[in-house]
Amino acid sequence: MAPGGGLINIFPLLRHIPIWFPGATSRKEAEEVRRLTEEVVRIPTENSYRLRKEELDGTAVSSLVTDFYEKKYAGGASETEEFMIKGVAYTTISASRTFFHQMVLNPDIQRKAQAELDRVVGSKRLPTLADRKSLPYVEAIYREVLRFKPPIPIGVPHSLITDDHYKGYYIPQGTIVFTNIWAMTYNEGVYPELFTFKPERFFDADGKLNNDDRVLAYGFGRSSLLWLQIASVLACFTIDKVKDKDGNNIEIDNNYEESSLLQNLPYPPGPPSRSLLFGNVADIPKTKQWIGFTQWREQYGDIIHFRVLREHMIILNSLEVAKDLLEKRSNIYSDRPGLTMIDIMDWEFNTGLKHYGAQWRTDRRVFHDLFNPSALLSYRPVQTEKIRDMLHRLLKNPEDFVNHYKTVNAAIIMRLVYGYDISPNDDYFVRLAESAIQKLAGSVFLGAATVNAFPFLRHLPSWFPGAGFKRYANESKDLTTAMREVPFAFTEQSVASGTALPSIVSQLLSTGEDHSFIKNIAATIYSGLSIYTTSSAMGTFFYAMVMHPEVQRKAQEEIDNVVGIDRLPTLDDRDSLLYVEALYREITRWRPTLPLGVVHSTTEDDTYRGYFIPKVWYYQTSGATNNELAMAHDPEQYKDPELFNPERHFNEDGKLTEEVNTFFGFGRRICPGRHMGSATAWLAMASCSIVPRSEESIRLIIDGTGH
Ligand code: HEM
Repeated sequence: MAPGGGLINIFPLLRHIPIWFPGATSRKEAEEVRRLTEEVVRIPTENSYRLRKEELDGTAVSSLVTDFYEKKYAGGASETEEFMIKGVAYTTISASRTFFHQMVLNPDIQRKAQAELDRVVGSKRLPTLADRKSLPYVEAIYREVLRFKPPIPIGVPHSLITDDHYKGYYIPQGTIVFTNIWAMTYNEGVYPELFTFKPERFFDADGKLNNDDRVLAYGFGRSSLLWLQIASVLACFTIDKVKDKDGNNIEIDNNYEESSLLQNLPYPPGPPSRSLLFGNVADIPKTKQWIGFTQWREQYGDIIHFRVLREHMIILNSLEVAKDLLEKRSNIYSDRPGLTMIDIMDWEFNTGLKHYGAQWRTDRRVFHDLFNPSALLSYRPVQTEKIRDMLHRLLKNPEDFVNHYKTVNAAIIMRLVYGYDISPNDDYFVRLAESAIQKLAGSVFLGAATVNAFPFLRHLPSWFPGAGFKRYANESKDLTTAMREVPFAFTEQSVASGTALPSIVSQLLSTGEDHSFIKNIAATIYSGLSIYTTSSAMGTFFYAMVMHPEVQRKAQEEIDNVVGIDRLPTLDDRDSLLYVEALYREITRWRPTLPLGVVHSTTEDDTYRGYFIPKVWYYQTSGATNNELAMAHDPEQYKDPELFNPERHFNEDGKLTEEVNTFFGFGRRICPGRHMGSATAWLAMASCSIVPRSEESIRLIIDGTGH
């Protein structure tokens, strides 16, 4: 469906252009798809054929596929047979799903069919195709399954081999003809009560099966395979609702009932899928995706869908959509895609990557206890001390300012979490976390994406050709283990020797918490978003202040007026420093730290504004990522969004506007460290004075502790 792909369909001559010819992209693409499609079919089937032939381990059993391949290799199978063997598999699976679902919902119909089977076939043998004519009610169920949800609703296209006329219209040779099977099955004149599953509709008034053979078209032929499957299952089993652990029926999920119909709704708008296997991989901007996705808003709107390999991605490009889905429907939008690569790299301990479930809830409760606004009061002395250390180092060695603002957050976190004071340069623990995080961030190469899409590949041995992802994961595992274990061991030993500084780990140890749980929580804070997000906001602050000295001067004037010149601001001053607050908000709006937020994943099918949003389905994940940049730079919300302008956060009467914060995410996954992150970033910003190198002046404040 690439632009070039359309041309080739219209001008088939183009297929003879060599692949290297300029502009022959769709040929290349088609060649690639052809090769891959062929392999997807060839490798498993050949393998099963080989096993059968050579009887290597006796695991292959005779099947339609092996029989077909035996015939093909003997040179006796036609193209039509090949097409059918692949088509039958899909259509039969789709129709079987409808059958099972309808049997659960309609126990009376099921009982009636079983009574017929008992009467005609008896209980001593299974039904066979020879019984088909004697089992009219089972036949009617089979027809109704195909009517109710035709496996191929738009039929298989036909092509006209000569010119034709029909009802006074001219239809030229070569016309492609689609049969809208859905319109036929959902024709109220022919089938009253369209949406009711009703096998009785196929009987005459005198109780005989009618001659309605429309179902031949609906069912892709008279499928004996599907009929036999229906009859055999009904003869052996009663299909019922699943029971919970107390033996009560779990009511059937209405979403499933809907989903079979919902799936006919379109996905939200987005770039057309370029390739059957790769989806839109080629369309995704290679760098700074958030900028590309924000530009796509003009073309596709504020909710965009595309596909990466087998994964559906939805980009939420406006505050309204993010709130509608991630907050108002947070019960189904709060999962994370469980990527296999994360699992085999041992990163699944991290709260931010965990599935939405009991374990994640327990973690969040602990985060709430540790980082709610009143708990934070006890962390203020450490925050203040470490920020003042940073100021001191900035004064002594301003050239190295990047290192200073980066390490201040690590210094705060390591002291609060483990009671450990890092060394200002190249600290071992900080380096350890950085290396582990780099490995995590680097796990986006093709091999890793492939194992995420096809998780069974995780079982390949690491020496296997192409299993580079496995070797990468093993290296990463060592770092992840060290990151969880080494700092924890430091605190454990300090507690044992009586030298421990108060910390989150020592506090949890004293309450008898499970050690593995403590390591997980501590490493989540130490390795995660806490350090790097705050540092990144600080980097934006330094940059903005050098670029906008007038803003800096205004903030300093406010500090001088409110705090005075003989002490540094503290967090207690925050409510009185309105301009500094507006400056902080503008930093977070202007260059959001995580411009694409963190991906959420759906646990149910959903519809929104007439579009279909699929639930996580086998290896397919529906990721909804909130494009913070698009929200923070929405021209309807912020005039001249690219402009750095703290004044925009004031009302006309000089009061701060109501805060619109997209910086910390949404819904049940919202950042649990937001109060802490905001306090550290604000205090660091309020304490610094950044002067362009061309200006000689420097402001020096010495506080009571000599800093
Ligand atoms: C300025 C600093 C920070 C920023 C900008 C930030 C931003 C974010 C964002 C955007 C998310 C994803 C929310 C979502 O999925 O919708 C998040 C999640 C998270 N953050 Fe923060 N964060 C900051 C500081 C912190 C701190 C200081 C901590 C720890 C004390 C922390 C711990 C976490 C955790 C554990 C999660 C995962 C939550 C979950 O999946 O349930 N963050 N953060």
